Amino acid sequence: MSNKDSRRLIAVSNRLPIVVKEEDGRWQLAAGAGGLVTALSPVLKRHRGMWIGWPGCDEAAPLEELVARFAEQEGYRLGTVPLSQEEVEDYYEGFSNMTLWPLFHDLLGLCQFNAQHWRAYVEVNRRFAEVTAKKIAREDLVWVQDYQLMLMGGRLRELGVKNPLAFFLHIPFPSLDLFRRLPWKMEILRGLLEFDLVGFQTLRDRRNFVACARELIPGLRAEVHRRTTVLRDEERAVRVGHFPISIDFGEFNNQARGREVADAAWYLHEKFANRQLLLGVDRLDYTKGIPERLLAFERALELYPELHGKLSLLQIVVPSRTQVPEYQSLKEQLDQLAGRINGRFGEPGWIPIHYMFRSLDRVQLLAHYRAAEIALITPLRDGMNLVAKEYCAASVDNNGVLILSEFAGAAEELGKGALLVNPYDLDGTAEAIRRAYTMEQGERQRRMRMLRASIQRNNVHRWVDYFVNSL
Ligand SMILES: Nc1ncnc2c1ncn2[C@@H]1O[C@H](COP(=O)(O)OP(=O)(O)O[C@H]2O[C@H](CO)[C@@H](O)[C@H](O)[C@H]2O)[C@@H](O)[C@H]1O
Ligand SMILES: O=P(O)(O)OC[C@H](O)CO
Repeated sequence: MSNKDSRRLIAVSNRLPIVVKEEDGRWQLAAGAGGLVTALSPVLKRHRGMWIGWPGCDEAAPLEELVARFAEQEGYRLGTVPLSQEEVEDYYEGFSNMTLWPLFHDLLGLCQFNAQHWRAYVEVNRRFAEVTAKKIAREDLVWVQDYQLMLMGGRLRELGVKNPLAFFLHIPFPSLDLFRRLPWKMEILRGLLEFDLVGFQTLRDRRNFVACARELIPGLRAEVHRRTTVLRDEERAVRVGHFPISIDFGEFNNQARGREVADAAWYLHEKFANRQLLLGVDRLDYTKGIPERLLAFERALELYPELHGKLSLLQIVVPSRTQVPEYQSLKEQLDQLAGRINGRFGEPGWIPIHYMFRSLDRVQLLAHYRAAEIALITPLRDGMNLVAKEYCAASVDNNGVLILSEFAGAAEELGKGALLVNPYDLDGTAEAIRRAYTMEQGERQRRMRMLRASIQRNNVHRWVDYFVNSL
């Protein structure tokens, strides 16, 4: 978005980019972490924008006062959409995370199709639209984020909003074969087609969406251009594109080179002296393929005894969606798997799998990235996967090897430098682990330089500019 462009940007997402907490009897509100906040905050500041979403905090918090303080501190405003406990259960945990999330990640067997959840989804999308419609001015650009809010475009149009409306999906868009199982597919499709620009992570997602729209909506014509496909009927034209999200490469790279991270990485090296470190970092989510990863590591230990005592897997898992039953049982499954594999292969002085169930601060996260000789990132399906990009940005000595699932969106861009694997293929993944372990320095450096150059070029600021300019 150019500086000359004076239009305001209004970002809308399910969760606001904030953390509200009570410390020593005082309520505090801080800007949240994460790629989207880093990417959008400068644009929102520059253009006096606003971020609208669910504050996700205790009802006792003095929200109005905190929000006013946030605007003074951060230079852009927040609009809040409070949700009741029932709405959190039905719209967020229910339809968003028990229907759309598994379906869009190709895991039909985990989907619940529940009409009450759907009604809550419709209702909450309507409320987000009402709040947004009240807060925007005629020239503002409205940019809605992700699968929780796919109906917002339609609801905004019903309210008479004429502003340019854009939508970006952070997760994959499924194939026609899967999408057609959704009882409310037509409502979702029509909702998405009310935006002026619909963005996906990869070309594959864009093609899936275009195929669904053309098959399920009679009379829709598609014109394929270099950057976007235009879907058109008698009344409307909607631009559909793919815009792979990225990270702030400069920030990760600079921080990873800093003293604090270097010291913490050295300390980790000492702890794992004389062995290589294989690293996994994920939210606790069944789409991330963590059990399959542990099994592939076990297979590597079975097939290649020369790895015993020479390689440890450090798996860091950050708790997520703890109220959804599938997430609770996944935690138990991981505890058991790690225990079983360690019991089977462990020796005095060597623990094959180290497993941490917590969030790391930025310095510790970067230190782990920097210290690990290999990253093992094997989602069963992932919109993009920012961990893969963060690992490369923090691999400042060009020493790391990235093993990446072919089903992560990131594989489209990073496929040449990474070792691509099918996470369901345990033997294949085990072979990639052995190959990474034995990879000579020259090849490591060549591959990592290529990866870093690509992420540096296609950083998150370029992502925002490219998307907003396409609107
Ligand atoms: N233990 C830990 N401690 C601290 N931080 C940790 C952590 N584990 C993970 N993180 C952080 O959490 C973020 C996870 O981002 P991902 O892209 O990997 O997945 P996520 O599914 O959350 O995002 C969704 O949005 C993004 C952005 O569009 C898409 O890449 C993705 O496919 C989609 O599912 C990373 O920035 C990572 O650093
Ligand atoms: O905790 P959630 O459900 O808001 O998930 C956030 C993740 O980044 C997935 O988009």
